Amino acid sequence: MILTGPTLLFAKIVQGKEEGRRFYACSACRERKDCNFFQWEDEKVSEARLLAREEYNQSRKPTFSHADNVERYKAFLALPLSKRKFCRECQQLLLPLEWGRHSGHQVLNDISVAQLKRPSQLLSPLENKKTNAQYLFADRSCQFLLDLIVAQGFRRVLCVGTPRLHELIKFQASCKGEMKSLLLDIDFRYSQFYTEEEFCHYNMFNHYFFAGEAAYEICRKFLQQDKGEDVIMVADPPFGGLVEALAFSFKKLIEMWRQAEGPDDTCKELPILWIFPYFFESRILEFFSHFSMLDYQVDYDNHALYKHGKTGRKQSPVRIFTNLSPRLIVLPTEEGYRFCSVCQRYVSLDNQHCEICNLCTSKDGRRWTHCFLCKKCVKPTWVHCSTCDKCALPSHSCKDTDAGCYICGAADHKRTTCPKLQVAGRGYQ
Ligand SMILES: C[S@@+](CC[C@H](N)C(=O)[O-])C[C@H]1O[C@@H](n2cnc3c(N)ncnc32)[C@H](O)[C@@H]1O
Ligand SMILES: [Zn+2]
Ligand SMILES: [Zn+2]
Ligand SMILES: [Zn+2]
Ligand SMILES: [Zn+2]
Ligand SMILES: [Zn+2]
Repeated sequence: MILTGPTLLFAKIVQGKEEGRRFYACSACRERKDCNFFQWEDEKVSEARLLAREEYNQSRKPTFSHADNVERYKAFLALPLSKRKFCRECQQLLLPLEWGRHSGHQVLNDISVAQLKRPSQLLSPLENKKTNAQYLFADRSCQFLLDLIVAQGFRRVLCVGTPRLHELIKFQASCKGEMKSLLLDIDFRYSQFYTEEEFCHYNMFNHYFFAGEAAYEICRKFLQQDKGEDVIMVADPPFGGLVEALAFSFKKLIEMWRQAEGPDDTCKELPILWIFPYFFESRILEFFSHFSMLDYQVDYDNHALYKHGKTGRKQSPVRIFTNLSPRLIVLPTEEGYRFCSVCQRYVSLDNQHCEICNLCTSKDGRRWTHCFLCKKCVKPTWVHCSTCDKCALPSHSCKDTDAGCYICGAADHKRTTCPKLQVAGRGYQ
């Protein structure tokens, strides 16, 4: 057991086939410097190594427990403004007795109640690309999500890796006492701002609750309250995340919710908004075949590339996958969406309805064109190549495996971004 809960069993896939020895690695950390856990599947581990591993784990455990942090928060709130300090280096609220230990550190003073209510702005985003990739919603996208949730009549939101949505709900909707939110996230810093009823330290790659049974029960009760009615789950996982591992955890959360349902309701499913890049569509549909991808482009504050297209920058590739009926989800016309009466859903303005495919076919918001030879719509920059017998970028090298993906053969991505570069099996330690 390591700090992020049980490990996953990985295998290297080369050209669609499993190759070499399988190994256990951390489910949350994709880089060795973040977590040094590595073990071959068939390896015997010495006592000394087990001890060293235990020592390493202890050294990385947070100083305060969640319960400590709840008490500390109360004490912090009781302080006058002039004594409320936050250490930026340690990412920690400071009580007066601790100031000495942080002398020389960069410290923020006069932390207001408003700042405490927006921890995602106080904490610096963890930007380690592969592990945390804490890309925070731009206000416009966050408000869109909340408006959508309110319009659909939900009253409880399970926020999985969406701290900014969680805080917006608490900030806006809860003043009227009409909306509750529970945050599940691996970022333990949030335990400084929320009680155990509001935040569970959770790993969404292996459905692991760090605080054990008690936290599991909090989540179960939250999902099952009012017979599981009026609750929705919103997840925004790091994009380097393994789709299969995420689907496994989301299915566990669905099961947790389903236990509240009577026998007649077995076909009903926990409503979900899963936020993820459009090029993972086929991968997500492998696990949730009834999900639809919405055209809405989710924008982030701290991601230069994933910002709204209308400003001339690159358009965000991030979309919402959902089991709600797309027909009912109104996308804002002022941001460039329209309703397609044939498809019965809102689409990007440039996503033209193709008469031959009988669909609004664009995935990336640009206007796609129909290729009669491929019998489908393709990206506007692609042309049909008679050598390859398919559409591709004009600059592609014909029949050259380097041009496409070495793993699955697809032409639209390289090996490093292949959605199939994934877990081959799952094991627990
Ligand atoms: C792409 S960000 C999404 C943040 C969201 N856009 C927001 O503004 O609220 C990913 C989030 O998932 C969390 N996260 C990363 N790895 C995780 C894991 N293994 N289990 C649970 N949460 C994780 C990060 O701490 C971060 O809050
Ligand atoms: Zn400090
Ligand atoms: Zn259409
Ligand atoms: Zn078409
Ligand atoms: Zn073609
Ligand atoms: Zn070609």
